Amino acid sequence: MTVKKAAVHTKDEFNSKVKTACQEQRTGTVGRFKIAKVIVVGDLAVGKTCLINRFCKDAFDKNYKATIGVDFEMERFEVLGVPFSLQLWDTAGQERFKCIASTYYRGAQTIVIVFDVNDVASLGHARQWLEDALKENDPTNVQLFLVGTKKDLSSPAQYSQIEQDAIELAEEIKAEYWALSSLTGENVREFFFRIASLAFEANVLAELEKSGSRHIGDVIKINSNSNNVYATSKKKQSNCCQ
Ligand SMILES: Nc1nc2c(ncn2[C@@H]2O[C@H](COP(=O)(O)OP(=O)(O)OP(=O)(O)O)[C@@H](O)[C@H]2O)c(=O)[nH]1
Ligand SMILES: [Mg+2]
Repeated sequence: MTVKKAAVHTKDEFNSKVKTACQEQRTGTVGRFKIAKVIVVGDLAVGKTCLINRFCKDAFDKNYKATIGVDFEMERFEVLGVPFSLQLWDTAGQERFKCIASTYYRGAQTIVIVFDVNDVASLGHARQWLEDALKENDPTNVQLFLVGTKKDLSSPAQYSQIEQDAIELAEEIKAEYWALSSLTGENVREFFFRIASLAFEANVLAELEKSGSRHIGDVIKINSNSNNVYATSKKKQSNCCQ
């Protein structure tokens, strides 16, 4: 399958540490106030807004209305029983709005680079979009997706030609490749579920790492036998309380 072939994060399953942490409700801040920021970039009219609208509103508009600057949508999920939200930033592809849009790139956990599978030039520009988005983000900390839209408009023969190039690029930039259609809805839900799952997993793993040997959710007990703050600070002042 295309998706699998191009997937760099070839994972069918959640990381077992993540699964256990969710079962034991040890996901720390994830599930309480964790929101992952997703930015969607790419040439004008490739279908970024339609993609977000298909998923968030189950709507499709045939008429092109350029995004001016940015728009955003929040979408709430539940992953492995834990609430998790995505903040989806839809940016403008038009050159004249690019500089407003790029001010919103910072702090992205996921970068989605969109191209039109019927427009080779838009795939050619993907690298530039990525470069611009990475200027504002830590490249080691983001998940990348390369997404071909408007699959409904291409014949299988046309599609397989551009697919080769898209897969090659995806492998090179370490992105996961998806092809979909906002008109028919093909692969749209699956794609956003995938973003949510990978972002969630990365967040939980980061929480687990941050907590080190201590388990997230563990309570630190202070009791009368402990060498507690009160005793220690007193000790510093005088030797009378040992
Ligand atoms: N057939 C077909 N048309 C699509 C699809 N997705 C988008 N379109 C059409 O492509 C045009 C541009 O779509 P938008 O989603 O507005 O493009 P955009 O990338 O947001 O453009 P900017 O906001 O200017 O950057 C519109 O006329 C859409 O109806 C699709 O999957 N299939
Ligand atoms: Mg738009």
